[in-house]
Amino acid sequence: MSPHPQQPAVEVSGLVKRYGSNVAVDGLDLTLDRGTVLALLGPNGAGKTTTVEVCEGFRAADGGSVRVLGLDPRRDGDALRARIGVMPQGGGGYPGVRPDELLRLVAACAANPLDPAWLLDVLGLDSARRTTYKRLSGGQKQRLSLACALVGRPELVFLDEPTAGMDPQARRLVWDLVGALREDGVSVLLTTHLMDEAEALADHVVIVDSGKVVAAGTPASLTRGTGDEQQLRFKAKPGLELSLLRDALPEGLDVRETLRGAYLIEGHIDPQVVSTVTSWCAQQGVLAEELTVAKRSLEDVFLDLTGRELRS
Ligand SMILES: Nc1ncnc2c1ncn2[C@@H]1O[C@H](COP(=O)(O)OP(=O)(O)OP(=O)(O)O)[C@@H](O)[C@H]1O
Repeated sequence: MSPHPQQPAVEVSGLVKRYGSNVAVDGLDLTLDRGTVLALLGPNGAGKTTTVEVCEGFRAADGGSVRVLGLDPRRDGDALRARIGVMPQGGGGYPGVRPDELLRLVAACAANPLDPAWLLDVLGLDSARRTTYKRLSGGQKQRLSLACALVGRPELVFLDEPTAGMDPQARRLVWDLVGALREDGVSVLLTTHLMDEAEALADHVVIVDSGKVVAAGTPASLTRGTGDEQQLRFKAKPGLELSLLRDALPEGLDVRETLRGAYLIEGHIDPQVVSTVTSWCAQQGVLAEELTVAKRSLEDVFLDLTGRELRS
């Protein structure tokens, strides 16, 4: 039990981190409340891993303040390491080690570890427990890395792209595990490029770009956006002439073909709009397939905020 349960699990204020002249993190603020899950989203190179590594105590900040479980991750690193779990990006095992050896080694450093054999079984690694690290699949390496992060019963876990390279079954397993950690009161800070992962797991989302926070809030508050804005999507043959549809619809709706044969109408979508669209399609002799009406997704919000161009 923490002596200061009211303190956030992680509190970052005005964090600055430079690599030479490159400002990787540029005055970033975030707060992870105890027993909650925070997802850090951002394009490649936005500064997510750097932020997480500063919180873990692996990198020194150039400015700002960072408190993790009420401690300074650089000064109080030894005390902190016993209480946190870290799943770094890209695994981290050495080539000849076997999963059961590595996990038992990590467990031996913890005061009250979970049973390594049980954890390997839960993570579907039982049959691979004697396989050398270099022969594990990418998804198995990821699961082993997660096991190492969890075996010490941490109060707080940092998961850097935890499901990268995993198949859908393994991804579901990790999602269930993160849900179970949260139920147990564990705090989780994760980075991800998967918007559905953030929507499914996170209580709070922080979107960063060029080292700065560009939006933060619950997934629902971020997607609620501009009031009653919704999206009507349908699929039909590519290249429909949309000008007549625009004329038939009320003003203020954005109508476009986003990808070949994928149509999007954004704005205030009411039953009359749906009726107009389906009637127009019927007049054109086309079937509107997969017609859906939904609010904007977190991915739409993300792309609006961070742009659609590729990052280097
Ligand atoms: N060790 C390092 N030395 C020099 N520059 C670095 C180092 N690590 C990261 N950077 C640079 O800092 C910036 C932020 O990188 P960081 O890895 O934190 O971003 P990220 O958001 O985690 O990206 P990704 O989604 O690709 O993992 C990038 O411009 C990157 O090239």
